[in-house]
Amino acid sequence: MTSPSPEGENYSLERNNSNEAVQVIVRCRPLSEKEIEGKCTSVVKMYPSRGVIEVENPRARSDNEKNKMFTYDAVYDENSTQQNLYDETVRPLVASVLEGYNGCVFAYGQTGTGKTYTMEGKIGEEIGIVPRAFDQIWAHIARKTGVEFLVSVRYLEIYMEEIRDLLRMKSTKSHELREISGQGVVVTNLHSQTCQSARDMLKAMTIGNSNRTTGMTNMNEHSSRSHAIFQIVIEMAEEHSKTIKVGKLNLVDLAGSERQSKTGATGDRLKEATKINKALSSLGNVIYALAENSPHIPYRDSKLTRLLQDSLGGNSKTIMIANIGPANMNYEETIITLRYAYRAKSIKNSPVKNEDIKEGKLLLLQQEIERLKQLIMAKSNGELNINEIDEESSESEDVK
Ligand SMILES: Nc1ncnc2c1ncn2[C@@H]1O[C@H](COP(=O)(O)OP(=O)(O)OP(=O)(O)O)[C@@H](O)[C@H]1O
Repeated sequence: MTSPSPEGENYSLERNNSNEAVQVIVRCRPLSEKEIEGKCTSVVKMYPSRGVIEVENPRARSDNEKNKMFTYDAVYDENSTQQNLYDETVRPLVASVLEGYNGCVFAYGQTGTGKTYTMEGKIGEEIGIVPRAFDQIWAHIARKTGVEFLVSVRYLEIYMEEIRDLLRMKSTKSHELREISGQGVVVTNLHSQTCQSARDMLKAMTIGNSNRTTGMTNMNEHSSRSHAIFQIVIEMAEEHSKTIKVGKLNLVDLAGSERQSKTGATGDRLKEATKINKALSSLGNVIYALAENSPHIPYRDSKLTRLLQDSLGGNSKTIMIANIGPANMNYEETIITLRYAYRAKSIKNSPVKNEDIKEGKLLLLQQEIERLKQLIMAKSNGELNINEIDEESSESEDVK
């Protein structure tokens, strides 16, 4: 590849380590076998030490049109490992969640560029961000003494603008979005699974994934046709303390943006693609409005943007991972993704530690244990019938 032309589109930003800016990283996957067989060439060159990407325009008519350069918080090339990406970018965010912050990692990109690979990965050394976060959380819990933890997970997908509970597919309950003061936008009737280990979380992830809507397109054999959000809630109470800290982590694998002409979508696939693209363009509009400091941010235009409201411009530390492919045939899509991601870079969030939330589930459980202890003591002193304990004690797993 030639060196960048000075007239090329040179986007550049200082590496911004402020807690408040959305951190944007770009990852490029290797050429796929299909692309190699189809004699595609790579038009992407990355300079990880500088966070720079250079993209060569395969249809450039003059030197001026030849290369475009972009700078991000970090870039990961085809040789990057899941471990490096996690340790350098996501590990610090999960550490903040364990201190009581909200965190969000979301993967964006054209279909077939590696969003699911990055978030979920493959069993073994190639496990992705989500299972690595499980390990980090439980390693922290094992080390920490004098603190009680209550960890629960929820897993949902937005398919054709409908919310589905991936952990309770048979449930007939409807899932609405409600804005609750101090909690942001929450989904009603979503099953919340309490977990005791990384293994429990992995089990929930696996069950949810098997329920996720996927399909085959020209671009990807196992294309995710929905936006999936895996939510981890960690409640932490120091011994003898009435206060509680709550960290929430949203791990989001978006459905891929796609062009009908390339994916060959017809029928149901086309209907899905239309909805997917609509939600992604709402996300783009929100990012654009935030980047422009617009007085109106159109969060209400889609369920996806309402659910990501806190993550974009709100109370959260957020990492956006823009996935791209290196092939010349995807040049236009790659540039669209890079511009989208570049805009997200100027979004400012205002994360605050979620402390002193006295209604935390963990605190309620502690109070419940205390109450039951007293009832049992009363019973052993002959003051109470044991049936009264059952009547008074109730705990629902559904989050209202
Ligand atoms: N960094 C990478 N290294 C090796 N293989 C990769 C990498 N990224 C993606 N792949 C492979 O590329 C293919 C497509 O990846 P993946 O399914 O994750 O794409 P996607 O962006 O989630 O697609 P969609 O939007 O259609 O769901 C998979 O076979 C995956 O294993």
